[in-house]
Amino acid sequence: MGGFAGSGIVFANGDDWKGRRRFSLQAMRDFGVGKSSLEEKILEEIQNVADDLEKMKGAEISNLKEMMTKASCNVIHSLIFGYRYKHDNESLQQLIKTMDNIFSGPGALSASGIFPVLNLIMKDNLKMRRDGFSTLKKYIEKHITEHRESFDQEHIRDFIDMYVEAEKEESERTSALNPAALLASIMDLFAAGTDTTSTTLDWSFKWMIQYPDVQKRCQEEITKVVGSGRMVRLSDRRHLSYTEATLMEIQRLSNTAIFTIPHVAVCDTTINGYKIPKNTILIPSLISVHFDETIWRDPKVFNPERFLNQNNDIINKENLIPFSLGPRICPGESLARSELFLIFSNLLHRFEFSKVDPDDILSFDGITGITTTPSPYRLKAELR
Ligand code: HEM
Repeated sequence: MGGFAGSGIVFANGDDWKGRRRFSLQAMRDFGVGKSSLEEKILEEIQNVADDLEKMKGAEISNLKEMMTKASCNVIHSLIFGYRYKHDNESLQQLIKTMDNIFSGPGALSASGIFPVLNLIMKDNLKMRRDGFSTLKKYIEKHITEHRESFDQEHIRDFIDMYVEAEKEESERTSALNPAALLASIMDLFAAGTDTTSTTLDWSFKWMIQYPDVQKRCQEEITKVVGSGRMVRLSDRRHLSYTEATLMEIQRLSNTAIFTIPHVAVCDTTINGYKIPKNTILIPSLISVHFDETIWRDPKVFNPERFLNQNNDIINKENLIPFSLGPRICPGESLARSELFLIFSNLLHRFEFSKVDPDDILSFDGITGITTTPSPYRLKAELR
């Protein structure tokens, strides 16, 4: 999710939105989304997370989310800014703290976002989020200035260079691509691409320690398909149906994004018999689809097999919509799904995750800010 600087992608409409969204999707493709170069970047991050986990030597871990955010932040950081950070780098820690300040607390999608008057009684969260935005803005501005100074048309390094180049081309010089939109689009992509992915991963391992049998079945499948001598690759995905179904079930039940970003009706219409006048703000509820008893049998039960048929083929895909639907569907879906699959399967391949104390009781009620995160929990990771 994003929608932060006003004139980027998330809160833009019409031609401006179209232009920036098209540009961003193209730029993400050019810089590796769907290509092996991106896979290599993600695998490098996994290696670093695995090193962090290994250093814990089976001791209690209570900051798994932070480890995951380092990985997801670095992937999007290298697409946009052209480089990654070592996991113990001070600037990376600061960046993650900033993102956390933006995303924790009641968000743009919760009651106070829709009824801003509630912000008056939630001043601390609002201040934290504003400070977070202003820090992130300064960070991005610094990089844009440096990119403009060292820009070389013959050597396009990343998203920012691509945008600067597009701005220069007469034919592209529209209100869609301009300096303010560059800043806002980067804010959107960066913010939307980091926390959503790491929160989903945080949920994933919570579900795995709650359901060790499911974890074991994923591990057996991965070992059978991949062996023990190499990492899991995207090309293995179609042979890892049970692992894929497990990730789908995790997304169905976790609902990292409970709602979509607010949409506006572009004309008078009718939905399920309700008249919706033009310009009405609509906020579709994704969680209501994922818990709909007319679609899912026992919707509250964790059961990856609901996504598999007898031949072990994936089914029921169309009813799972964690990235929303339609023209404003999440443009980061492909990137996010690659990250989720590679990080989840490779970490399960290498480690056994479990509760610190078998008597630990875990709650699966989420805490809703802009995204919905799992309540704090602890786990341990031991080499398999
Ligand atoms: C598990 C990870 C993710 C989830 C669950 C997720 C979910 C969503 C959802 C539900 C929306 C709202 C769609 C709507 O309003 O109908 C959205 C929008 C958006 N997402 Fe994601 N997202 C994820 C990862 C990413 C990544 C990795 C990126 C960037 C590379 C990204 C960039 C965006 C942007 C820019 C929008 C606004 C699109 C627009 O308004 O046209 N997201 N996302």
